[in-house]
Amino acid sequence: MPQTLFEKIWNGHVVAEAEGRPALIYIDLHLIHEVTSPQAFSGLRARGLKVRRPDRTVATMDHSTPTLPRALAVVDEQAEAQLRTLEVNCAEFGIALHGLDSSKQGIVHVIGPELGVTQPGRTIVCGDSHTSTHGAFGALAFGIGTSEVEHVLATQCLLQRKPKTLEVRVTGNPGPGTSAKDIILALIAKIGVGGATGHVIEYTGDAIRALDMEGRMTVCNMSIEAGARAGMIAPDEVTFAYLKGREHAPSGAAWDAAVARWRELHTDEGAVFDRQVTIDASSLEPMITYGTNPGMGIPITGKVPSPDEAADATQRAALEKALRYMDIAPGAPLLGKKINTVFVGSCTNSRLGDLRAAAQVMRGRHVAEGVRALIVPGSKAIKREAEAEGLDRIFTEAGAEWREAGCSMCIAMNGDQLARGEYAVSTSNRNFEGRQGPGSRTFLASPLTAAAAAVTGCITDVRTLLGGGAS
Ligand SMILES: CC(C)[C@H](C(=O)O)[C@@H](O)C(=O)O
Ligand code: SF4
Repeated sequence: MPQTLFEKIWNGHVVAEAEGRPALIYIDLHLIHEVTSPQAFSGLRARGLKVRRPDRTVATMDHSTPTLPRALAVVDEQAEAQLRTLEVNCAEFGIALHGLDSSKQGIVHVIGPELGVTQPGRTIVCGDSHTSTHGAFGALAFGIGTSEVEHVLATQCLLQRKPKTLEVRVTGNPGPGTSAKDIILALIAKIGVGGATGHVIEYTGDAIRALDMEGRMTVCNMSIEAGARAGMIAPDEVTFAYLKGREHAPSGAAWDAAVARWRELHTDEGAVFDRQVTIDASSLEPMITYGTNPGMGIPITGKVPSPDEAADATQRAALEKALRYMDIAPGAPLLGKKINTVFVGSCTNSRLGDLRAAAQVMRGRHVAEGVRALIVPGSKAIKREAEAEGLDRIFTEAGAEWREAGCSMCIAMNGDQLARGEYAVSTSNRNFEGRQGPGSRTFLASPLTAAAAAVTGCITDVRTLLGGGAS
């Protein structure tokens, strides 16, 4: 019987299954960070348990890590305690840790692929909602809660209800200034933040095939913001080329055997999804959000919706509340709106291609008067690569801050945050109330759009700065 990509991976990992009960599935890779692991390790210790497969568990420090030079103190006692606790736990339980001093440290969803531990066909979990990022490699990857982290540490298995499947088919060529981030923001604006609840999304179509691995990761990363359990993309030559030669990727004959297996990881002709959505990428513009959830997005030249047009009373109330928080007038365009800060970073958009995109706009220009721009690479490796090609110089000469790797201003638990009432254009994935600091206001957008705001000081259509057009 023809199967979807999801079904192939799911079926290959079910350890036990009983009618009406969640299935027990095997986990190939467990990623750990400092925020959601402490209680899980305490639980193990209290019960006298060991980690079942330390060799399939990889830890990093990212959320609470300062992005100023490492000599500086960690932001507060809680952050300090989280980092120390992770160190102690990894040492005691025999888990590889990429701590602040490691040359491989970075955001968990950035380093998994970089190290080559993120591989097609694997089941991957992490106590973190954006674990969906790893689905870009044709893995089944999703976030879990802290009690589940403990369960996976102890057993390498997880109880899961089988999700439904949703195909998101993206066709056509996106226009100039329009990137993977705009595709995913447009999808969430279309189906809403609950639009994919209970489903695993498989992204298909020529516009997805045309993306490089970084773009695919950006798309899969935000699947969770549409409510999806996971997002995935069938692996292809682009995937294999990215993985080849990575530290933990197979090599020699094992590589050839792996690629042969990975080539089977696609949705079969005739396999049926529970639902389907299509998007025409050629009709998209650069996107930006105006509200307080990632589904409140519009094309950059569009107008903020008016509560009068809301479909029902609930939506109307939500929109009114969001616009009040953002202090934005209904029905008005966002173009020209003054901003205070620009953040290029996060597990959505902190990879080399994202930094190159921002640099393309900032090269030879200067950050606008009174604006603060933070450029934060997703990992130490990306930082080195960016510096090797001079991107750091472009940013610092433009007056932007070039920081150490970490989650940074995506989540405001490491010292990087907005002041109350400030506006940021941010390449991260969440614009919730207070996400970038108490009272902070976030506009989500692509690295190109963020860089355009940095140099103009206001929300700007990056296409007006690109001249001959850009990717
Ligand atoms: C801290 C962590 C649990 C959280 C998540 O699960 O996503 C964070 O990464 C986020 O982006 O909000
Ligand atoms: S960069 Fe942001 S979204 Fe990603 S893991 Fe860190 S806090 Fe979560």
